[in-house]
Amino acid sequence: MNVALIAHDNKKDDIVNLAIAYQNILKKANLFATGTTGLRISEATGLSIHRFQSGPYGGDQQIGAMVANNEMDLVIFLRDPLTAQPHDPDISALLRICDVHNVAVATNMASAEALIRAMDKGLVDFRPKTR
Ligand SMILES: O=C(CO)COP(=O)(O)O
Repeated sequence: MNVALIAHDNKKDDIVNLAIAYQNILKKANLFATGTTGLRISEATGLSIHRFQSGPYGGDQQIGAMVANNEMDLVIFLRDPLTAQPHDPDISALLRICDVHNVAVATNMASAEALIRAMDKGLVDFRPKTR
């Protein structure tokens, strides 16, 4: 399973706590993250994470490219709904391309926990074998 982990600054502590709580599940996946999020999680957990650019510098688009290439199973994206982001078009584009390709996305802690537990049970299996 290929899993992307992304969080805006006000949600960084939440995604770190999520990764700590579920590291035994997450360590079985191939993990990808935007730059700062990946650094925070790897420092806190020791999980191995492929880090892309920071979000405002293109990291959301790099993860979107994996989605478009049929290379991503699950996107955990803890968005900050209360703070304007300079790269809002990139954020919208990532969520849009997940919808285009039917990739499971969680944008808050409740849905993130539900999808991580579902993944552990083998229920996040939507990626076409060929496309
Ligand atoms: O801005 C982001 C997502 O839109 C996240 O980027 P960082 O993980 O580099 O902070």
